[in-house]
Formats: sequence, structure tokens, C-alpha cells
Amino acid sequence: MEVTQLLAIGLAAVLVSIVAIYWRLRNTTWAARPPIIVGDPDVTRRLIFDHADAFSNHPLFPLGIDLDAGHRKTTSITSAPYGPFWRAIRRNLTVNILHPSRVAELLVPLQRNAVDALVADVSSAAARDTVIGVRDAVYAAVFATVARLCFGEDVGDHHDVRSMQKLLHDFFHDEVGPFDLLTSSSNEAPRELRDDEIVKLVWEFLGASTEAVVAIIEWTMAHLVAKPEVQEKLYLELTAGDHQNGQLSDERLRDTPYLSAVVLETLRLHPPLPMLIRDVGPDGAAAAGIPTPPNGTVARFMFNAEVIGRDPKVWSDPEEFRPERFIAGGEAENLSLVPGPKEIKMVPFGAGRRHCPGAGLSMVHIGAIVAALVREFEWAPPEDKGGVDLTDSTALFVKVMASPLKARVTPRVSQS
Ligand code: HEM
Repeated sequence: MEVTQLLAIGLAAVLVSIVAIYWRLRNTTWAARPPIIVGDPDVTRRLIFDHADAFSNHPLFPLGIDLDAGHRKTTSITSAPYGPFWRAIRRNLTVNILHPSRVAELLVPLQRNAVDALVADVSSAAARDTVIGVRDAVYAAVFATVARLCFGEDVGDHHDVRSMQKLLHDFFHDEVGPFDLLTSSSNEAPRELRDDEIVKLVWEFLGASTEAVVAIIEWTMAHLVAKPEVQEKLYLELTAGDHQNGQLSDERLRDTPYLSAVVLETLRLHPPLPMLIRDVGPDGAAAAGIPTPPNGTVARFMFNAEVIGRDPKVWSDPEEFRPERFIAGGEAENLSLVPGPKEIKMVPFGAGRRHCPGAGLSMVHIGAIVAALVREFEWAPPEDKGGVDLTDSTALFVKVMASPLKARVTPRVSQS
């Protein structure tokens, strides 16, 4: 069995156990504390930026799930309390892996193989049956890239678990280097990460880099199937220049503004993580002018990214899929991926100190796959069904299409 298969099985096992624990605990930790839901962009901006010290804590168990139940407690970047440990593990990821130059160096070459394999897969599926399921095909390509980014290019060639464990361990020790974990503001002496902490971070990296990216690619393709004129405009942009083999970097993305606009419009309408969660203690709540929670408890805030991205005060025809908003002269021209302290219009990658560090990498990854799918194939609704069903549902914590996208696919050029 190949290592990628083992990883996929491992990930699936973790997800299954998460679901089991979720159902067991949903009536205790999570439901016992009704959250305060915020959908107004101005209030969100004020709380997250003007009261950043108070509004920078993610919950330890965002889903009300204790993943470490019965084991030593370990935090990931997402769940680490705001403080020196969180700052150190986040900085290691952003500086050593997610810096644009590292993304170009690590991700772009890996994408070539994954995108080629995806195009080959879709071509042969199309030869058998012109209607294909988009999610499964894309999932394999995204996971293969992320696993190779994480464990090394030859991951698919290893056949035993030991080598996988070694790769996993080496990821942080050799690729990133020993962790200088704690900053000078901490009382703890610097130390290297423990194995259980590394495993948690790798699991977080694999999960964060796969689920939301796949969801956005599927939503993007759904809108392109539903709106052939947008698909055609994108195809023309992609074939006008020298955009070969799905290799896209940050720089190349700037040369394909319509592709970026299509992905941004999808992120506005379908933020895969629909809620930004913050736990705020009594002092922080009082400073922000919010009724103080009872002693010893925290107030849980959930900022609704979906409502914010569709606010009619901010967006014209907010329910409409219109990528032109993000093009020169549009209402959201030059909108940054992550909002700054002056104004919030959409928050698919969050906001403030806990915003998503993978935003730039995601745009490159999503852009490369969507570009290849549109450049090589024409996508249309299945003949027997009218239109595309854009109803959503929440799979664990990611908003996905309730009915996975099926599309009729026709190769644009003859595939040899
Ligand atoms: C379409 C793709 C993605 C979306 C929509 C997304 C969205 C988000 C959101 C909404 C948050 C919470 C932000 C907040 O609370 O303000 C988050 C956090 C995070 N994301 Fe992403 N993400 C994506 C891809 C990635 C990738 C590729 C990585 C890793 C390489 C990643 C790593 C993380 C981490 C580590 C955090 C926790 C940050 C912290 O607590 O300091 N994400 N993401």
C-alpha cells in the first residue's frame, strides 16, 4: 500500500473519530455556552481590530471536541491560546513554509505532477463517461500535492509505515529545522517540539491545506458550470497568455486577474469556514463594552463570514456571482485577501492576529487547479438535469456543496 493511501486512511480514521466524539460531546461543552453571533462587518472590524488583545483567542476545542481525550494535551496553531507558544509555532509555519518565496520553491514544482495527473484522470474519466464527479478527482490532486509538500516529493514511492513516520518527523526537524519554540517573553526555556506536538501540527497542516481548498475548487467549478459566459471569459484569459501546465505562482496569478477574481468571488459567497470563533475573557469583554460573562467563564463570539460577505450595505446584488467586482473599476478592486484594520468587506481567511496564514498558498493552489481544468476541458451541466444545485451543507466544519458537483466534461483539444 502506498504512503499516500495510508495517509488518506489515517486522515479518514481521524475524521471518523472526530465525528464520533462530536456526537458524544455536542450536548455538553459546545451547546452549554450559547455563542454571540456577529454578522455586521463594522462591529466585526471594531471588535477584532480595536480590541485585538481580547479578541485573539481561538477556543481550545473549536468544535467542542477534545481530540486528545485520554492522552497528553497538545495544541495546534489553531487551538493554541494566544501567547508566546502560539506566536512561535505560527511564525515557524509562516516564515519557513508559507513565505511566498518558499511557496514558489516548494509548491509550484509539486503542482506540475499533481495537475498533470488530474488532467489525465479527468481525460480518462471523460472517455468512459462524459459526466464526472468533480470533488473526488480534485481531492486526490490536492491531497497528493499537500502530502508531498509535507513529507517530500517521493512520498508516493514509499511502501511502509516506517518511512512515512520518518518523513513525518523529518518534516519539521530537517525541513523547518529545530524549533526555537518560546520567545524571550516566555518564562520557559526554548525547547524543541515533542513528537505529539509535531504530529498535531502535521495533522493540522494536512487538514487545513486540503478540505477548504477542495471545497473552494468545487464551488468555483459549480459557478463556472452554471455560468458558461464566465467560463468562456476565463478560458480566453488563460489561453491568451503563456499560462502553461498549470504552473502558477503568486506572480503568475497577478497576470491572470480574471482567474483571481473568479476565485475571490467564490470565497466571498462560500467561505468554507463560515464562522470565525473568538473566546473573550471578562476583562476583554468589559473593555469592549460587552456585558461581562459570569466569573471564570468566557464569552464565545462567532463572526459569520458568510453573512459578512453578502452584506447588502457593502455589496451590490450580493447574492449574484459576479467576478467583475474584483476587476479594475469594480467595487472590490484591489481588495486584499485578508482585511486590514480600516475596513472589512469579506473574511474568508479570517481577520486580525488569528487570520489564516495559508491564504496566499491557497490562492496559488486553487488557481493552478482551476486554470488547468478550464484550459483543458469545457464544463457543462449533466444533460439529464437542469442547472446546478448550489445548496450547501456543513461537513464537520467545512461548508461544502450538499450535492457534490457532477458535470459533463468535453476535452477542448484532442488528448493524445
Ligand atoms: C481555501 C483555503 C483556506 C481557507 C478558506 C482558510 C480559512 C481559514 C480561516 C477562516 C481561519 C480562521 C481565521 C480567524 O479565526 O480569523 C483559518 C485559520 C488557519 N488556517 Fe486556514 N484556510 C485555508 C487554507 C489553509 C492552508 C492551505 C493552511 C496551511 C498551509 C491553513 C492554515 C491555517 C492555520 C494554521 C490557521 C490557524 C491560525 C491561527 O490560529 O493563528 N489554512 N483558516
